[in-house]
Amino acid sequence: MSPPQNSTSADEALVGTVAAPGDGPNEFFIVTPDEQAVKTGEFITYSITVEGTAQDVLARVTNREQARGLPETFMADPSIAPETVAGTLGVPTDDIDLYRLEATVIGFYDTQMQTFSNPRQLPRPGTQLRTASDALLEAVLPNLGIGREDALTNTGEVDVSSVDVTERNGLAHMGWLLNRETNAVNVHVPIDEFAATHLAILASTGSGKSYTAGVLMEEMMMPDIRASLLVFDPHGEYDTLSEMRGEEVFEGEDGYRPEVQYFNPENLRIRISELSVDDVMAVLDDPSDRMQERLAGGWRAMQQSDSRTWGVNELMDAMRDRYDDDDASVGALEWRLRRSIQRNDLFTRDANVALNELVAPGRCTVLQMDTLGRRDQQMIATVLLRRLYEARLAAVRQRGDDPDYDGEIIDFPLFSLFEEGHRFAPATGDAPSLGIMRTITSEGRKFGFGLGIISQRPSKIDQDVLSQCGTQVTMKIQNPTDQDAIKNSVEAAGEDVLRELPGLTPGQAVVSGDSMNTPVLIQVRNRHTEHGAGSIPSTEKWRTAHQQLQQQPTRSETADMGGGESSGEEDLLGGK
Ligand SMILES: Nc1ncnc2c1ncn2[C@@H]1O[C@H](COP(=O)(O)OP(=O)(O)OP(=O)(O)O)[C@@H](O)[C@H]1O
Repeated sequence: MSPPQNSTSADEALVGTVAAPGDGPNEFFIVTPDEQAVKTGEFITYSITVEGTAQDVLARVTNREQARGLPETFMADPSIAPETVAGTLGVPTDDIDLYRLEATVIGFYDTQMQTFSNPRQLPRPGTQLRTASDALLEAVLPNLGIGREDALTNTGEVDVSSVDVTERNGLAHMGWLLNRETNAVNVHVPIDEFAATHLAILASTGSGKSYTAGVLMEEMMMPDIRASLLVFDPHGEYDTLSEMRGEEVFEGEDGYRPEVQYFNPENLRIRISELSVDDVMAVLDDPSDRMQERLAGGWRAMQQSDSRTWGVNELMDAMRDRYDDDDASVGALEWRLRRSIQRNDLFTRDANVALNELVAPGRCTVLQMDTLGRRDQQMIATVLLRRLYEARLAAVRQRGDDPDYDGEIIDFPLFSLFEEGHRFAPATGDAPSLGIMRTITSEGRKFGFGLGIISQRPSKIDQDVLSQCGTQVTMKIQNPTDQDAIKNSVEAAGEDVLRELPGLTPGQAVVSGDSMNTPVLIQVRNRHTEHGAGSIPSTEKWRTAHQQLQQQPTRSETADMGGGESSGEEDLLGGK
């Protein structure tokens, strides 16, 4: 028999013994006298032999209940301790408490498959169980792709727990395993994984979504990563990210410092020729079928023209050329187009943000859209995502080599984060941005374009978009409809994980999906930069605002309507 793949280390305390098989095919019961050591969610191990090799199988404790304790009658009088009652009656209390735990088999870490393999064999009753070592958990819980070569020790043993994960590239340190001491089992998630197959951060309001997104963005802007990030921020929650430039942890040996830039509605403009006819339909007031047909004809004509700098006037001319001068639908369209496009500062004939101004490696661009209406926010997202996607497509398909190609090209992968994700990809379908978000979440992996969707209402996000988010960070969620949405769209969310969600406190999260080998409950680490979206302390603000009011002259004093030295009040009352 070969030596065990994952040798037992000193911190693997013995916790109990297998009592019997459980209800499901992967479940078993354990009896343990020690109620302190093993909590629900704890990872425990036992040894089995698979094809001649001893393997440490990991299991998760899913339930804990008392199997034996002092009789309830001993607790009938709250003023007398149950132990005193037991002592009086001569009942021994040592080791009286016995707990029955239920555990689910996760599997042993297979260095060939680089993930867990289920042995499909429950431990025999009487098998001893230990808590899994911190080092083993750090190496195998996230999907770090640790192979046999990585795990070979000096003595020729394969020991996954010997791998120092902090020396591996491309990882984001999100926090630590909640069941263990602070920093005992750090959880590092592979950035390549969630940047390729998308990310969802879901939680009720105030549970720590934007804080966690901030942690991930910090990790992505570290000197060994230097990502290109674009944040769609409808609430202006990320204005503190610029502090990254002053923090030592973000400085590279070559002088690198993350670049953080903010765009606001004054410098965010959409060139009209970048819109598709569907985008325009989405902002027009309820256009009739005939109007839509007229507009599509005019739009096609403009797109076939050489010019890319045209506005509503040129579009109207094109429609009048094609249809009668006195066509009623064209007339009605003119009014709508002038109101929704021409008079909206967002749309221009020529100004356009150059994509290379917007995105670059080592640059985090935050689009602060808090003063814009929902439709305008969606329009910006639609047009920018479409341009960025086409530019990535052009790079991957090597269109730059084609002398006839005069479009934009972006040579590096992109990651774009959406606060209020349900606003840009709503389940109702009512957003021009939904189409491009569906395209990117289903195809973006091939073109190096990842999306991160943050939302407090998972049930309001388009299910196609949500189910394509391969990595999920789920925090406290109490609303049953939102819990159902997670159950339906998050493949990795097992029952035991879903059960945890209502009880989580801010900063606690379940991380699951492609970036993990099994879902884990973590405490998200502290931010290096300030958090920019804390709640406003109302009582303090009321107090100071009231104080300021008291110090101001009274309303009657300031409301002098011009009657010499008299107060307005006196004037109104017809006084002096
Ligand atoms: N990991 C953490 N460590 C310390 N504090 C945290 C952590 N996560 C969240 N918090 C605190 O919890 C509060 C709420 O966090 P956050 O603003 O991220 O919530 P949210 O879910 O984004 O809320 P909203 O939906 O209102 O935007 C913040 O004041 C933040 O300081």
